[in-house]
Amino acid sequence: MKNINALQLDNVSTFVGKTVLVKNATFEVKPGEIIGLIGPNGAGKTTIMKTILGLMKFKGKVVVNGREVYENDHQALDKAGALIEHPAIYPFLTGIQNLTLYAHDQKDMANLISELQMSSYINNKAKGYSLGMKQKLGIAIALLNQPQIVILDEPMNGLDIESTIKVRKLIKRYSDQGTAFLISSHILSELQKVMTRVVLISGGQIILNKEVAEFEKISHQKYHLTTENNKLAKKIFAAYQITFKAKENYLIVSQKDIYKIEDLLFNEGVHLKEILPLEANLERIVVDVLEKKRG
Ligand SMILES: Nc1ncnc2c1ncn2[C@@H]1O[C@H](COP(=O)(O)OP(=O)(O)OP(=O)(O)O)[C@@H](O)[C@H]1O
Repeated sequence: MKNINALQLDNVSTFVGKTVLVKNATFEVKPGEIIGLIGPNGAGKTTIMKTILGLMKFKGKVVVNGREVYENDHQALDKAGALIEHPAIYPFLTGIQNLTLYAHDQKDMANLISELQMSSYINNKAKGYSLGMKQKLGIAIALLNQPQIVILDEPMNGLDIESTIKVRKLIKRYSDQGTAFLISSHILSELQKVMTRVVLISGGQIILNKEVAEFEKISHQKYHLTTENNKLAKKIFAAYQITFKAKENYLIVSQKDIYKIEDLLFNEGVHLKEILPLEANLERIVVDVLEKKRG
């Protein structure tokens, strides 16, 4: 079983009537991989997830754990867990009753309640839950029964920092045991700490699919630089034809020039106060990738 992909999409296109929402999506998820499906609002993230779960009309092939998914045959999804849009929670049942509807194993369920710190409200009716509480219950349902693949649509929505960290840890632990994850977000930095691969989607098309280490090379192209004498630094950069953008109290430079800059400033006696990669900005990366594609 180890060599079988947890998920495989071959040339998948999704339709509503004649409108194409996802075009020719092809990618795979191996056991233990955590894929960040990243893209702006309306890019098609939820649509891809619904397609994988056999909830949309599609062309092409979706294979989960070696078995094909069809719009009207979901058997391949036996060992799949999912949280899509609004968690499927019955408001007039308590949290624990909701979990019990799906749980095969009491111990597994108790562990999830404890790890997600839901004990204090798990016996209350779900209709009184906050957004974050519902979200955690939805995540717990998706993680029940040791799934081989878990699909989470914007799982961090409504979670406070402590819960976000807990969920990240849980995802990491499950993936260490071989569970594969496909997790969507429109905030790149939210998944940066946990994902192993990035799939960028824009306008219904997959525009990039890279290991995180490779992706970070693209996303950290620019650096934020502060020196003790920015005025002099600017003069030095101009003299040595180093491209930079001057802001009020700092300069922006390219990653490729970093070593040269450090040497030059050292030789000229200008002390560096700070040098930081600019935060990866999803919009900028998407624009960069699209521009490179167009040549
Ligand atoms: N049932 C539908 N009928 C027609 N268009 C739809 C339908 N569902 C989604 N769309 C359209 O498909 C596109 C992709 O929507 P989708 O919900 O997959 O995006 P998303 O990447 O999940 O966005 P968000 O980050 O806002 O959740 C959008 O333009 C949306 O308006």
